[in-house]
Amino acid sequence: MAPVKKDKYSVILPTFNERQNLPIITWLLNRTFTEKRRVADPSVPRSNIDWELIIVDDGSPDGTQEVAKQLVKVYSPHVVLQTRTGKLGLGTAYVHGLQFAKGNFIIIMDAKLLSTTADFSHHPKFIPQMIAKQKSADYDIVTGTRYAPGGGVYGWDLKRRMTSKGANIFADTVLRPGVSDLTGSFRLYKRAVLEKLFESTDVRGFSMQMALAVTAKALGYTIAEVPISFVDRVFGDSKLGGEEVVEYAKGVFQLWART
Ligand SMILES: Nc1nc2c(ncn2[C@@H]2O[C@H](COP(=O)(O)OP(=O)(O)O[C@H]3O[C@H](CO)[C@@H](O)[C@H](O)[C@@H]3O)[C@@H](O)[C@H]2O)c(=O)[nH]1
Repeated sequence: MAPVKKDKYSVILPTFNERQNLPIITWLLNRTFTEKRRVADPSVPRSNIDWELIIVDDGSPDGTQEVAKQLVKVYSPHVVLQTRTGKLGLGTAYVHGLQFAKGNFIIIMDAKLLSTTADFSHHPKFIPQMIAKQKSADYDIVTGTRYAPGGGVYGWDLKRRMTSKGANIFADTVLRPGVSDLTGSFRLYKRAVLEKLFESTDVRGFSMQMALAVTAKALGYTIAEVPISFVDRVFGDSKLGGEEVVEYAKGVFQLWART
């Protein structure tokens, strides 16, 4: 009998000015994947999960790369740094990171920290639940959702809350994809599925998360959801502006026209 190939999880983490956030998120990821004790979901032993973190930094002027180089040494061989010159955007950073990933599962997430209590927008503590969910019915994608029962958003002002919720309601009304958090970017993908999705859509801007989910549905991939509590960042700024909102609206209509 052929030996069963062990799963490997590659976390792709795009960074731009995340010097303060990076060490803590790396520490939490290491703990999530390697800690002996079982927590959160007892069906997921965390002690024997093969993992790597691929940091894709776009020449952050705040010294993120110097911090990342130290992390590469400390967490060897689990942490890899890939750099690009100049800020080339979140979407192309995922595509770039995927080229270096060795895992058969890919997790994409943001590096955003709330406070010294280490409460993240995308907290690694949800990863074991995402893995368990994927395994429960061999789902192609598991997406963290802020907008299903059990999920939530904390720390956003009314304007940002309405922008995010409004973006989701708008896309849901036009596209009917059956995914409650279309703009969320904390997701686990089967590697082959993510490769296929990158081939199938050229959207790389703010509407990329939505385009990936809608395209996945159109291609017949299965998507499950895990509720996450999303806590706003304290260190660093969101790069979301008016331009991204307009681009998103255009993206919804382009997808509508195609599907
Ligand atoms: N390498 C690289 N990383 C980037 C770039 N821009 C942002 N990042 C990194 O990408 C992550 C998210 O960036 P934010 O600027 O904090 O994102 P946001 O505007 O709040 O948008 C996030 O949330 C949206 C939903 O609320 C998502 O739709 C969006 O994809 C993203 O995850 C962070 O880890 C940040 O450092 C870039 O040009 N290059």
